[in-house]
Amino acid sequence: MAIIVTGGAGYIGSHTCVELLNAGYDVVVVDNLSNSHREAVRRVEEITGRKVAFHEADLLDKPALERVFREHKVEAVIHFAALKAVGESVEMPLEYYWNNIAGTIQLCQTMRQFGVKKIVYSSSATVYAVPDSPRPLTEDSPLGPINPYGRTKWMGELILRDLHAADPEWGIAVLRYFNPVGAHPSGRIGEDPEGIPNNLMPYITQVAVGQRERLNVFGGDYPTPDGTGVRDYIHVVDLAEGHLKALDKILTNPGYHVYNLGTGRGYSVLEVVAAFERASGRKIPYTIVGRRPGDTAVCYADPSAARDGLGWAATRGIEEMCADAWRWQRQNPEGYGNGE
Ligand SMILES: NC(=O)c1ccc[n+]([C@@H]2O[C@H](COP(=O)([O-])OP(=O)(O)OC[C@H]3O[C@@H](n4cnc5c(N)ncnc54)[C@H](O)[C@@H]3O)[C@@H](O)[C@H]2O)c1
Ligand SMILES: CC(=O)N[C@H]1[C@@H](OP(=O)(O)OP(=O)(O)OC[C@H]2O[C@@H](n3ccc(=O)[nH]c3=O)[C@H](O)[C@@H]2O)O[C@H](CO)[C@H](O)[C@@H]1O
Repeated sequence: MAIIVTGGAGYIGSHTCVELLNAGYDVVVVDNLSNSHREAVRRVEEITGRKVAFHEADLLDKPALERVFREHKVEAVIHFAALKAVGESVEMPLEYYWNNIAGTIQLCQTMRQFGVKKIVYSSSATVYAVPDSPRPLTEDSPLGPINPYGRTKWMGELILRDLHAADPEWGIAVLRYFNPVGAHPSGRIGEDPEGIPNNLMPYITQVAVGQRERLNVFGGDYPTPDGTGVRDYIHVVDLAEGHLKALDKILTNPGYHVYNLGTGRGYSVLEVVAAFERASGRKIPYTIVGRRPGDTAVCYADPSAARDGLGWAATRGIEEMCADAWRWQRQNPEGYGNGE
């Protein structure tokens, strides 16, 4: 029996494939490579010494999807495939709704057609409404994403919830990730953003490797201890392990389950810079500039539901996140390169 991983060539997907293969699952990757490289899947095979069945296919291509389900005996799906750039989603809402929502619907229709009713879905802390005061977000905190990308993630959750209500045989785990960072400790796979990174950690690693001059810190006047934004960074390997626990859960307990995946501990931008400097031995020059529109002061998880419901907790700290992000960047200054 195999697990289909949509978006398995991407950042979080590739790390999850490693953990799945190491745990003995057969893995089938479906990815259109719109934001990733075939090379990532080759490196997953290299790290694990196991083969991945790779299908370059778009979730919007129904016949292609059916071929994949026909070819493999599929037990469950882990659904990462989505477009994820907040700014781009504001510019191109139709493309985002189409890709992320129509892609999810078509995937679920095909799953139902082939009698596969187990899915782990990538959601995000971005689905939560901004709290009035800093407090850990629980799964019951009010929702209210403020950009089209976030709304696609939320709508995906609603579709899956309704699907489960209509047919309780479905086993669904919605995972709301906080801020995934870091890389596999081998340094062979990691995050490879297109162009100028939007997110903090890849920007820092590119400064460290000399590709960018200095970091702009967005806002130094937040109501936080050092005035910079606080986030719940989580090591991508911890996150990948969370997917295996979620898979165990839905394979044994059908139902609709929602879990935050975070550490429960927030770090400010300047704390991340300091941790990265310690881990890399490189200085990260920075300038404090104005706030980025749409940013909040503080965002961190209450991860107790995942601990109680999945038996999962993040174990890797900020130093390890920085050390692993740095190893990946240092060994692959151009990411996966300009190849496939
Ligand atoms: N990285 C984060 O910070 C973060 C945080 C919260 C949630 N998420 C969610 O986690 C998931 C994975 O994120 P990631 O950081 O690994 O992103 P990523 O861009 O590295 O991976 C997504 C993969 O999906 C593929 N893809 C996109 N649309 C597709 C389609 N229609 N058909 C087939 N393949 C398609 C892309 O080529 C890419 O390989 C996404 O759903 C994202 O919304 C990510
Ligand atoms: C508005 C926005 O894009 N939100 C997305 C971003 O959230 P986040 O804003 O939580 O993540 P991020 O990595 O973009 O920023 C983390 C922190 O670093 C700060 N920062 C970031 C980059 C930089 O060059 N300088 C700097 O100071 C930023 O203001 C924030 O306080 O990423 C998340 C996943 O990881 C989700 O996808 C969010 O939807």
